[in-house]
Formats: sequence, C-alpha cells, structure tokens
Amino acid sequence: MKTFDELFAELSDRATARPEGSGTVAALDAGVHAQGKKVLEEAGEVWIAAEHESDERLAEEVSQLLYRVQVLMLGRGLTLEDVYRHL
Ligand SMILES: N=c1c2ncn([C@@H]3O[C@H](COP(=O)(O)OP(=O)(O)OP(=O)(O)O)[C@@H](O)[C@H]3O)c2ncn1[C@@H]1O[C@H](COP(=O)(O)O)[C@@H](O)[C@H]1O
Repeated sequence: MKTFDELFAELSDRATARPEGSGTVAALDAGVHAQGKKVLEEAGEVWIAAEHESDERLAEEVSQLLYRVQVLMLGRGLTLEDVYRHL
C-alpha cells in the first residue's frame, strides 16, 4: 500500500531513471495529449463504477485515475506543491 505522495515520488523516480519496461516511462513518452485522454478515460470508468459496480471496483478505478492524473502532472512538469497550494 502507498500514499498519493509516495506514488508521486515513485513516478518521479521512474521519469528520471527511465527503467526498461516501465509503463510510466511509456506513458510519459506518449505526450500530454495521450496522457489527457487517459485521464478522461479513467474518469469515465470511475463514473460508471460509482453508478454500477462494487466498492472494490470503484476503489480500483479511483486508484487508476489518481495514477493517470499524476502521470499528466509529471508530463507537464507540475509538482505536488503546485497543486496543493490550491487545496
Ligand atoms: N498505480 C499504477 C497504475 N494504475 C494504473 N496503471 C496502468 O493503467 C493500466 C490500466 O488502465 P487501463 O484501464 O487504461 O488499461 P489498459 O487500457 O489495458 O492499459 P494500457 O494498455 O493503456 O496500458 C494498467 O494496466 C497500468 O498499465 C498503473 N501503472 C502503474 N502504477 C504504479 O506506478 C508505479 C510505477 O509503475 P511502472 O512505471 O509500470 O514501473 C508502480 O508502483 C505501479 O504500481
């Protein structure tokens, strides 16, 4: 189990170290347009799960949405602080 901040740190490391086989590296290389589409896709899956699926499936979809949001943030060079100062 990991927190939002821990995942962001892990993905930041992936972006720097660029290990072979990392899905995150591939997602970052795909660019902001593709990253944004993934955010939208996962948001739709969250919506559907919220209306029609179990708590467990919903939690899984939310986790994937959070991951896709973090990839987009990294793609645009945003830090957690850039976002947190608006909360
Ligand atoms: N939390 C996640 C995570 N959530 C979602 N995903 C990716 O999102 C996919 C699920 O989304 P989709 O529904 O779009 O599935 P899909 O269409 O079959 O996926 P793609 O073909 O588009 O990759 C998963 O198969 C993963 O590729 C994630 N990929 C990685 N992480 C974590 O990120 C960290 C770094 O991962 P790597 O970069 O792969 O090493 C690790 O801690 C991972 O657990």
